[in-house]
Amino acid sequence: MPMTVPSPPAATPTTTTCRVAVAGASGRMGRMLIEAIEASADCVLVGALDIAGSPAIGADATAFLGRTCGVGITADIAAGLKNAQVLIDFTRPEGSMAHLAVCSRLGVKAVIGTTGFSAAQKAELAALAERTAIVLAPNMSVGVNVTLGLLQMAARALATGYDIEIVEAHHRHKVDAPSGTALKMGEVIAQALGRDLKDCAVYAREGVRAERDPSSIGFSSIRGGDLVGEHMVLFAGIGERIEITHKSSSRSTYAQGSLRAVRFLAGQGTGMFDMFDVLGLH
Ligand SMILES: NC(=O)C1=CN([C@@H]2O[C@H](COP(=O)(O)OP(=O)(O)OC[C@H]3O[C@@H](n4cnc5c(N)ncnc54)[C@H](OP(=O)(O)O)[C@@H]3O)[C@@H](O)[C@H]2O)C=CC1
Ligand SMILES: O=C(O)C1=N[C@H](C(=O)O)C[C@H](O)C1
Repeated sequence: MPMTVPSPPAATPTTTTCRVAVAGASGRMGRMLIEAIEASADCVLVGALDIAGSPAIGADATAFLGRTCGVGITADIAAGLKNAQVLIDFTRPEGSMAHLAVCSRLGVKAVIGTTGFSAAQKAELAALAERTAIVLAPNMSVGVNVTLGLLQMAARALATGYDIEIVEAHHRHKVDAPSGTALKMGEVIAQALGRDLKDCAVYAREGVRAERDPSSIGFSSIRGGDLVGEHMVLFAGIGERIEITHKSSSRSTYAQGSLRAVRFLAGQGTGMFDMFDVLGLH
């Protein structure tokens, strides 16, 4: 009987470690991201940035977890990025712009979750993406990005006879309104309908004495308590209405989505990408 030669043991898969820096390290998302990086098998925290004057400057980046990782929080952007391959930035538009200018100079890739960019700032980011690879998305959760796909389909199917309103609710500390996600939802819907959101968005109705323009897309923002983030898109017709809703109950979905974006960037040289690219949803 022929002997069966046992095949050699499969090579242990080598996990390449990605060296990550986090901007806004002491913020709500910054802390969530640091915790997710610490728990991941393939990412390591090598830098932590915060704004000059923040009480967090000088502290260990994992002090809030009761641990010490040896990475101090700094306001010196170049120092914070020195050992990093990718920066994850959830700060404010002016902060992200300053961080990205240094990233593009040093060849550090970036995942940007910050919302509230002006059109000029977005154009500037697109120019910086010619020198490094950037994932920019107002919402990193898988669920929201799948919801964007559902909205695209609903908008095409309900193109006439349905009034479209986007309602979002967030915690009391949020500074931008409407949320970046609500605006992205509006853009996706407007595009599916062959409209330009700039021409059909209605952000306020106080003092308006006229019936609803059927081609408009309305936005409403609620702020209160510790609401993580909720988005509801209403397609209101005669005799029926459709509501497509996404509710976040934890920021961990944003952090896990950001780490997927970090892994995606490992295979990119330069260019501007979004979560549809990361998740293969195009
Ligand atoms: N894309 C996504 O999936 C998500 C996006 N976001 C967006 O991320 C951003 C941050 O949200 P959140 O973590 O809740 O906010 P926080 O206010 O909790 O955190 C922001 C952090 O950035 C720092 N910061 C503020 N201004 C600057 C600046 N000019 N330069 C550098 N750092 C600065 C803050 O420091 P200090 O506290 O000292 O001011 C803080 O550490 C917002 O734009 C939010 O809309 C949030 C969740 C998910
Ligand atoms: O500020 C937040 O909290 C959030 N901001 C993002 C947005 O503006 O859409 C994403 C999420 O809704 C939470």
